[in-house]
Amino acid sequence: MRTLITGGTGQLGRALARLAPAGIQVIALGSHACDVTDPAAVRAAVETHRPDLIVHCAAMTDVDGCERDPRRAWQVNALGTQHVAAAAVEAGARLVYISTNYVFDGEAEEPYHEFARPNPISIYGQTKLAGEEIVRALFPRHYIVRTAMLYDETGRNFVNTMLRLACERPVLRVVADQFGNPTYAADLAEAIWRLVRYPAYGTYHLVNDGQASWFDWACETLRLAGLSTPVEPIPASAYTRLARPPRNGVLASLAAPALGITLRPWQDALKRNLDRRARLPEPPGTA
Ligand SMILES: NC(=O)C1=CN([C@@H]2O[C@H](COP(=O)(O)OP(=O)(O)OC[C@H]3O[C@@H](n4cnc5c(N)ncnc54)[C@H](OP(=O)(O)O)[C@@H]3O)[C@@H](O)[C@H]2O)C=CC1
Ligand SMILES: Cc1cn([C@H]2C[C@H](O)[C@@H](COP(=O)(O)OP(=O)(O)O[C@H]3O[C@@H](C)C(=O)[C@@H](O)[C@H]3O)O2)c(=O)[nH]c1=O
Repeated sequence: MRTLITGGTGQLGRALARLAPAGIQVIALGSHACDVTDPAAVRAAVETHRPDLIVHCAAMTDVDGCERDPRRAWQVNALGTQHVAAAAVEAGARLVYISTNYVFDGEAEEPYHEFARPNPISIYGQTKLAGEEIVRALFPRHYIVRTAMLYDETGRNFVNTMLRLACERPVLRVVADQFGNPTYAADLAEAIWRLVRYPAYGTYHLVNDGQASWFDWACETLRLAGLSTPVEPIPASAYTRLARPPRNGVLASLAAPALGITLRPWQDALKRNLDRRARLPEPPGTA
């Protein structure tokens, strides 16, 4: 099986390439090699590599940036997905589209399962939901995978921000009344590779088990990293940012366990992530 990954230079794209099962050839392309806003570039990439499967990870993931530049967000997240889905149709390739918990408004009291009604409250969430709708309309052989609070050893993510700020600030003030599922990119990548073994097309919530506020997540990160910087809980109203994340951004899954796909608790995954980065070589110039 030949798999083309858009957003191949991002956290999830890299994890998918690193963890591809034996026998699967992976072509992972970043925005320079395949800009999804350019339909000719997408078509050329698909014609050149002739994939059986496309995993569409590329997105504008700067959530506040999407509020600042909505036009760009619609171009990358919605129109870009339209180009990728059209190319998948033409090539007869199956398609995995990666979506987000930010498609929900967070007003529910319970975690959101796959059949809950989306109602995004940010430009990022709106543009990602539009991507989902395009995929559903254009192509039946799709998997829509919603995930949340993604992190990897490298890249722009909350864990790396907290580890950096813990060394720079005397105290961290972190939002304690917004919730989600911190999800390790490596665990998500393995779950996606398991999912595509089945022709069970549809929508899946794939997140590490359990839920956490940003505050819970920061405390556990610092505890596991052995950092003693105090962490103070604050309400979201005391943290200024352009986008409003859902209060309850917690995902639950009905569909994935039915295929035997479950992910470990988020605390275990975070521990694994921090252990793994301790074993990675220091990047040059950090000594
Ligand atoms: N990060 C998170 O917390 C979550 C992410 N998601 C979704 O998961 C997916 C993967 O996210 P993640 O790995 O964290 O993303 P990253 O921010 O780590 O990487 C984004 C990727 O998208 C690529 N990209 C951006 N613009 C374009 C473009 N115009 N054309 C082609 N590629 C482009 C980037 O390429 P380059 O570097 O070359 O510019 C990069 O490879 C996304 O669809 C995101 O919406 C869902 C829930 C949570
Ligand atoms: C730096 C900092 C952050 N925070 C909290 C509040 C703030 O809303 C949140 C911001 O972290 P992030 O920038 O990682 O948040 P954000 O970019 O909103 O993260 C989202 O990214 C997109 C792509 C998704 O799909 C979502 O699932 C989610 O992971 O962290 C604090 O409370 N104190 C701090 O000092």
